[in-house]
Amino acid sequence: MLDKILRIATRQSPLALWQARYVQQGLMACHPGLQVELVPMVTRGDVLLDSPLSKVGGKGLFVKELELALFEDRADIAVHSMKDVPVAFPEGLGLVAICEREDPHDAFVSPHYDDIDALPQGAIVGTSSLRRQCQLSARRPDLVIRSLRGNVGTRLSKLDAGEYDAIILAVAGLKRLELDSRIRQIIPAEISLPAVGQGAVGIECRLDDDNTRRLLRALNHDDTEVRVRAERAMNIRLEGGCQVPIGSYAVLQGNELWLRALVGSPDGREMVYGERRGPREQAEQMGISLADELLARGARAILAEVYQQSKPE
Ligand SMILES: NCc1[nH]cc(CCC(=O)O)c1CC(=O)O
Repeated sequence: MLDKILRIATRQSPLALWQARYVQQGLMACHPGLQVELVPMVTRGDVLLDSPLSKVGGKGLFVKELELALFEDRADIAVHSMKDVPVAFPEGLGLVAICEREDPHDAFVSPHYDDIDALPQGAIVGTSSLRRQCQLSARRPDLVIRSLRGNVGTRLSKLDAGEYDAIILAVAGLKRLELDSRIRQIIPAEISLPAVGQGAVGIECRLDDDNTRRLLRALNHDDTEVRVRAERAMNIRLEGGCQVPIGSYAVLQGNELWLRALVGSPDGREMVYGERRGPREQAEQMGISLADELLARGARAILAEVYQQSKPE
C-alpha cells in the first residue's frame, strides 16, 4: 500500500505550512518509503481576514475548504491547529490523530515592556480573542484592547509599526515559526488560561479510509490526546462553537488529569472558574461535568449574552 502518494490538504499561512510539513516529515519517518505531498489551498477564513471572525461565521471558515477536498478525494488528510477545529465534524470525517503538544500558553509580545503588569495605565493591547481580552481585562481593567487580525507575521508587523503597546499570541505558533525571541513573557495559566487545544496539531481524514488511519496512528501522542479530549468535551458541552470567551486547560500529573476551565464576559467583569481532578480514563466525563457546573454557576447567562452580541448583522 506504499505506492500511493498521501496528500495533505493545508492552508498556506506560514504556520499552517509548518504544521503540514511537520506531519509530512513525521509520516515519512514512521513509514519509510511512503510518499507524502502537500496540497495547499485558500480558505474562506483567509479571504475574509479583515472582518472580525466572530461575525463572519467563526473558526469553521478555516476548516471547511480543507474538508471539501477530503470529500472530493483531492486530498487524504487535513492538518489543523486543534484550537481552530470546530467541535463537530461532518458525517464521514473525523479526527484520527493528535500530535504531541507544543507549549500551550499565551505569549506576551512587546517592544517596550517585560510583562503584562509592566504595561503603563491605559496601554493598548492587540488581540481579537474574546478569551484573551476577558482575562487581560480582569487583571488590568485599565488596558485598551484593540482588534488584531491576520497571520502571526502580519500581527507582529502591526506591533512593530507602533499600532499597539503589546500583543498576545500563542507561544506555540511563535516557537514553530522560530520567533521565540519575540516572547517577553510566557503568560502563566493562572493569568490566562489557554484555549481548548492550543498548541496541539490534529489530523483529520475520511473515516472509511482504513489505510490512512493506520498510517496516522503512529503520530498520535496519547498524553496530548487525553488532555485535548478533556478540554474539547468541556467545550462541546458548553456549545462553545465559534469565537467564545472560554479557557480550558488540562495537564497530566502522573496518571491524574487536572482540568481547569473558565467562562467570562469579554470585559472581564464576570468570570466563572472551576476545576476537576481525576483519572485520565475519565477525561471526557470530567470535561462534561465541569461544563455543567460552570453553566449552572453563571456561564449559561454569560454565553447567551456573548452569542447575542456576535450575531451577524
Ligand atoms: N487563531 C489562530 C491560531 N491558531 C493556532 C495558533 C497558534 C498555534 C496553536 O495554538 O497550535 C494561532 C495563532 C495564535 O493564536 O497566536
